[in-house]
Amino acid sequence: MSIFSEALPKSPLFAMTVITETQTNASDESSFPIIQNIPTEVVRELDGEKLLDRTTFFTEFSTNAYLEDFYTKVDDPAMQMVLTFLPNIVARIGKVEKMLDFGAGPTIHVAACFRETANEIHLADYLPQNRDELCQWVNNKSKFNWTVPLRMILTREGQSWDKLARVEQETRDKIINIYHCDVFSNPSVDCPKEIFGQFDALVTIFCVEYCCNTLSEYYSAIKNIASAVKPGGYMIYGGVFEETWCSFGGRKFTCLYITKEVMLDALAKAGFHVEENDRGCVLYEINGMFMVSAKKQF
Ligand SMILES: C[S@@+](CC[C@H](N)C(=O)[O-])C[C@H]1O[C@@H](n2cnc3c(N)ncnc32)[C@H](O)[C@@H]1O
Repeated sequence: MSIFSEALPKSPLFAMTVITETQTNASDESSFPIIQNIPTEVVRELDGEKLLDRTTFFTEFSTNAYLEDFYTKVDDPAMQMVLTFLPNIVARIGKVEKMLDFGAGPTIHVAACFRETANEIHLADYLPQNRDELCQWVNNKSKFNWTVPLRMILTREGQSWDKLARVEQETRDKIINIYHCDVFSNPSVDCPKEIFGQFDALVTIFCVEYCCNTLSEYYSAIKNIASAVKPGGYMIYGGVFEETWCSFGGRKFTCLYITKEVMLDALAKAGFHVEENDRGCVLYEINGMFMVSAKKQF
């Protein structure tokens, strides 16, 4: 089971060696950068099999299958990358007032990473079945067992696994609310007006490329997400470069093909830069997977 297609190399975690820190530059507003011979729209078929796209999310996105496939054993390299790098990025950013996990799905590992550094944790997802699962978890009624991912986080933090139960409770205590969000709307999050645009840190992982059908939609989605962040705040964005599909629960979904240049350009056009001398800014890239932390200009 993988968020990747078979085309990408699947290296084990210990093979992670490439770490890059980059300065972005905004390019010409009127065009996308360096797009030749790459798909600018989602690929809709794979070996004659129709890929599922966003129009089928409501019925085809199985919350339980997603959690089972990716967060039970956490053997997918993409999820391993997130759990490896996110605690580090959170430590680099330091204390924040409000953080938002945009497109959280049914997951709480991002929230758990921020439990000690954020005063307020806000969660948002597009699908009602995912928001229901988040509510269940907050109310201590979820059946899903988060032990493996949470142990990975504790390990990255250099803390004992004995703290597991405390991690869950501390995370719950910080969660303020769970909202509907949509990358195609502005405001993109149905939170109270006074807090939209006021998030100090926004995390969005494996979300945008799975919702967008074209690069034009991608650029506008990044802007819509970005507008939730306050000036001087951070956007922490994880995804996969140069990928055209992903699978889980026995189903294959479309994934918009993006390059590093496109991703950094979209961030720059939304006012975000990976600033060289800012400790909270970083770009990790490994085997086509990336996590970037970029700062919104004042
Ligand atoms: C692959 S899951 C990622 C979940 C989680 N962030 C993770 O890393 O496991 C993609 C998420 O995008 C959400 N999504 C789908 N369409 C969306 C839209 N138009 N706007 C925002 N999120 C959307 C889905 O509900 C789903 O939870």
